[in-house]
Amino acid sequence: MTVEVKICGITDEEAMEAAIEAGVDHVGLVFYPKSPRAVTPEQATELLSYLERPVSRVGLLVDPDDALLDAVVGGVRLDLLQLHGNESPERVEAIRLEYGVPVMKMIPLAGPDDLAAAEAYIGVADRLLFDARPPKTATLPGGNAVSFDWTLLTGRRWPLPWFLAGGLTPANVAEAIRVSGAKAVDVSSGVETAPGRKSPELIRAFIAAARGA
Ligand SMILES: O=C(O)c1ccccc1N[C@@H]1O[C@H](COP(=O)(O)O)[C@@H](O)[C@H]1O
Repeated sequence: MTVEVKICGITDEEAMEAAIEAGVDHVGLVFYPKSPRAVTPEQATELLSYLERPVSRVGLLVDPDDALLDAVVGGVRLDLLQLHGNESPERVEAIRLEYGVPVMKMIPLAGPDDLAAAEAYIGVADRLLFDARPPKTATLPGGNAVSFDWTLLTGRRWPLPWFLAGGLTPANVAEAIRVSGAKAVDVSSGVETAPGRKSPELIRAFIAAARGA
């Protein structure tokens, strides 16, 4: 089984090229100003110009208003919108219909009860992404290098594709895939040397580890 890999929060050409050469499937650009990985639509377009082969281009937004969506979707050619805030099922459906771009909804997981929340997005989102619930002290809703109990997902079947995210690293991604059954994984902090500074070496190691799982 080949596991899809997404490298999120790319901010420089070197990281983009390392990801492409290592065989990445999805590249993520963060359009959330509070993130150390934030890019503008213009910066994103420049980064995406370094793609030497077709890969899926994912734009990450957090509770975006229409003005931000207009700027991002109008300014950058994207294949998937990752909604990483508290967007309701109604809002997810409205964004999907209005902007005509497939949508992936993040579901924060801390315990079994959180899984029920995911069901409300079946039929309105194209994909789900399971991430750890952010710590109370966190300033970001994701990208916190925090993982959750992967057994929450063990044996669960979903009628739509889903990503596993949260605290993944080259060292733990194979085990995370084995336990959760994930067919797609997403990483940001785990391939960085500091918040927002991607490491080409860690990107290569992560992709190799996920592929070998
Ligand atoms: O990466 C960010 O800066 C970010 C900001 C706001 C929301 C989500 C963000 N990242 C996403 O969070 C998860 C987990 O990241 P990590 O690997 O634990 O750092 C992942 O889906 C990122 O795309």
